[in-house]
Amino acid sequence: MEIATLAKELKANLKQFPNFPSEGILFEDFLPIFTKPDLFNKLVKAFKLHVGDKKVDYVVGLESRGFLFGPALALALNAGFVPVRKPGKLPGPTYSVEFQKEYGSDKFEIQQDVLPAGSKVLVVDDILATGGSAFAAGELVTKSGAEIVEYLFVMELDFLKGRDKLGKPVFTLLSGQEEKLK
Ligand SMILES: O=P(O)(O)OC[C@H]1O[C@H](OP(=O)(O)OP(=O)(O)O)[C@H](O)[C@@H]1O
Ligand SMILES: Nc1ncnc2[nH]cnc12
Ligand SMILES: [Mg+2]
Repeated sequence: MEIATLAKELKANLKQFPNFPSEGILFEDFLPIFTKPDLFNKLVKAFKLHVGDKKVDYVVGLESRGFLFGPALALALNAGFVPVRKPGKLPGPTYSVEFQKEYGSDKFEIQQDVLPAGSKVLVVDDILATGGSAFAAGELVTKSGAEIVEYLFVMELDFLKGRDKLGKPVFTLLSGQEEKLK
């Protein structure tokens, strides 16, 4: 099956919630995908088709929603999985970075010495909104000495132009919001 066919079926299973978690935000809920193994399989398959034979050593997933499919994709690609976590969760020495996102500010951390220098990394998350989260995760990967091959997202909020921040190839599986909620 082609990526476009898989994407169409996945998109039909998303839910939208206006004004969540705050006024003016149209929240895209992708959790329904995980309630059906058939859809979950299609999600992983579509990303795997996109990655093709690019060399990937690690999938780096962003807490929390990047943890829902990052490890499954890593297994499918025969790559390792490395988490980027919210502050105070990872033991041992970490790199950390503060950032702004669509609805607030936050901090991310990665364990030092977990990504070998020069290793090839995919950064994955559910939504690319302002790009604040993904850019911060990318900084942590770069600080570790690893190399970002590409950023992968399930959906992108086009009107926020997050991809312009990232400076590396960006792939989003599903078309997203063209404009802000009115
Ligand atoms: O592009 P940005 O503006 O940075 O926004 C995108 C991020 O916001 C959401 O995570 P959030 O931190 O809200 O919560 P989560 O723990 O449910 O993933 C989403 O899962 C992305 O990680
Ligand atoms: N509109 C949105 N829907 C779901 N997750 C998000 N993360 C940031 N913006 C979001
Ligand atoms: Mg998130």
